[in-house]
Amino acid sequence: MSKKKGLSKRECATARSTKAHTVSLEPSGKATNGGAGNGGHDRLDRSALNNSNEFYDVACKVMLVGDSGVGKTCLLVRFKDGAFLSGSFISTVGIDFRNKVVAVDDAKVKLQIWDTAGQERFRSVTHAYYRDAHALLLLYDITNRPSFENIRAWLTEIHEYAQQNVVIMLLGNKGDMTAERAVKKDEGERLAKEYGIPFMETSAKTGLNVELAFTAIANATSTPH
Ligand SMILES: Nc1nc2c(ncn2[C@@H]2O[C@H](COP(=O)(O)OP(=O)(O)OP(=O)(O)O)[C@@H](O)[C@H]2O)c(=O)[nH]1
Repeated sequence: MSKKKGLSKRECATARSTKAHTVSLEPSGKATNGGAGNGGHDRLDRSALNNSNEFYDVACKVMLVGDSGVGKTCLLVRFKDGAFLSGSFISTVGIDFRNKVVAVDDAKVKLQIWDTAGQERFRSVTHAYYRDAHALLLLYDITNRPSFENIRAWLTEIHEYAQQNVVIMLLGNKGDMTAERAVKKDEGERLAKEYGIPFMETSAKTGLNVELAFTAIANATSTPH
């Protein structure tokens, strides 16, 4: 199996050159004609305007992948809204996304973050989205050993469907649940090292490293190399 380079820098779609600003996508996943509807922002010199009226220079597609229940939706909600979805677990059906603009140096990077369903029955839906992804956050749950053991299978799938130069980061989520830990931190580190990708433990509950993970992705995908 060929190994990916971790966080190799990759240029995303600039706001001027892609449909990212002429066709914008509502959080519901519906496509709208943002260029015309927003008063022709595609004519702006440098930045484009997303649906929440924030300017951005570069747009990047990020996908959250990993087994069902590892915390993909919660990680996204923590990053986007600063909240934690506790209580009963509702599995994602198909795919959904949220946008968030982050600052990288003096540029504004719009992350379009796709939350995929971890359940096997939705796998073919996920496959269709890999091709357009600039970055992938691959999650396991540190309290769920099988979710860690499945990471190799996820990486095989990623290598099959995603672009050659996609940025990948491995995240051991639920880092707050140390009493129930089933995967040692150094096991995560070793696996990531084997594949040449960066690794960190996160917690959607406490916010541990959540901002850091997304900012690192924005940084890696938006800076030309
Ligand atoms: N303690 C703790 N619980 C978490 C964390 N992240 C998620 N959870 C819980 O884990 C369960 C599953 O979280 P989800 O975010 O829905 O998982 P998912 O990966 O999106 O699952 P699918 O949509 O089925 O793929 C929920 O009950 C969450 O409250 C975390 O960092 N810490």
